[in-house]
Amino acid sequence: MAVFTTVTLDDLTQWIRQFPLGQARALKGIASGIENTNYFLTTERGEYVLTIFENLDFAQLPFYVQLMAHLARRGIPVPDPVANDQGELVVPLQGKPAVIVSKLEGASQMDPQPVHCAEGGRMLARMHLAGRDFPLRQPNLRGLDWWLETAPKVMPFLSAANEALLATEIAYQKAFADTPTYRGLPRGPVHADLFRNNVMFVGDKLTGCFDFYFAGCDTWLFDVAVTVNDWCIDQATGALDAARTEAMLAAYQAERPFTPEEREAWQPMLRAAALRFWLSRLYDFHLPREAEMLTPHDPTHFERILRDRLALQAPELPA
Ligand SMILES: Nc1ncnc2c1ncn2[C@@H]1O[C@H](COP(=O)(O)OP(=O)(O)O)[C@@H](O)[C@H]1O
Ligand SMILES: N[C@@H](CCOP(=O)(O)O)C(=O)O
Repeated sequence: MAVFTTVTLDDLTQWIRQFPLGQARALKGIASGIENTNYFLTTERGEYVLTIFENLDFAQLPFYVQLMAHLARRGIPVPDPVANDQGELVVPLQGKPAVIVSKLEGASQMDPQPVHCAEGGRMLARMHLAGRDFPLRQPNLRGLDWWLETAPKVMPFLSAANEALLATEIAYQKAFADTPTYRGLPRGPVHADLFRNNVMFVGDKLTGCFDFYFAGCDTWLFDVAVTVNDWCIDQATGALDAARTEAMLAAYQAERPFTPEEREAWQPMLRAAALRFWLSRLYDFHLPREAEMLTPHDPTHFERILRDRLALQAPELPA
């Protein structure tokens, strides 16, 4: 379930008048999702998604919502927020911030093949390029500072071996972040959570991506590593799958060639991307928030991925 705030069509009769969407015709709660309340909303003008934010407040939302609007204006297939008659994208509904965005066609491809990975890589590169002139700045709130702050909180729950793994990897990433190679990496707004469940396909054609609520400014290569670590692996072992990895990276490279610094940073970045989700899953597992809504994701999946990236040399980025 992911309808934490109940809204009825009647509740929307007055509220929706501020939007250029005509009358609301149908409202259907969306079962998946773990953070927010989502409804499919049909109005006289078409199909939309209504999101009511359960954990983010008004001050935290402009970066995410305006980034989506910016990317949509540049032709990237992302949910396009609808402005009300005051030009506002985020408006209160039942005392919580809410947005209406365009509905993407299709469904997630949960067993991505090279053709889907190529589509994902192409879109990711285009998204990075389209974000270059986005004027708002917000760091990746799940970046190095968060890792340094969060690791000590989960340490007491870990085995000695995992405690050592976490401590060593954090120290490695801290040192790596201080190198000229890292500082030379191209950066800008990144999605930072482009897992397969956040991308839609109709057949083999990518129709869009959503869930920008971990987005922030970080290295583009981190975004690539997060995506490869989810789409291009053997699910059981976490090992990279050569055909899918090559398809994704070649398609990315065709839109936005990798730099020499990115080639050097690839292996450390695959480790960083694994660490980021191992840590967040450990945190959600051992220290669930009061308002925790669903069963937390399995942290051991990303522990396996991290161990694999430490043990095996990843294929080089394409030239
Ligand atoms: N713009 C959209 N178009 C179509 N479906 C969407 C859109 N936004 C969300 N969804 C659907 O809603 C579900 C939950 O959205 P998600 O952003 O993952 O929620 P949460 O932030 O709560 O994790 C998605 O799995 C997808 O099926
Ligand atoms: N992709 C992350 C968790 C974020 O959840 P989402 O449903 O909002 O994408 C993970 O798998 O740990």
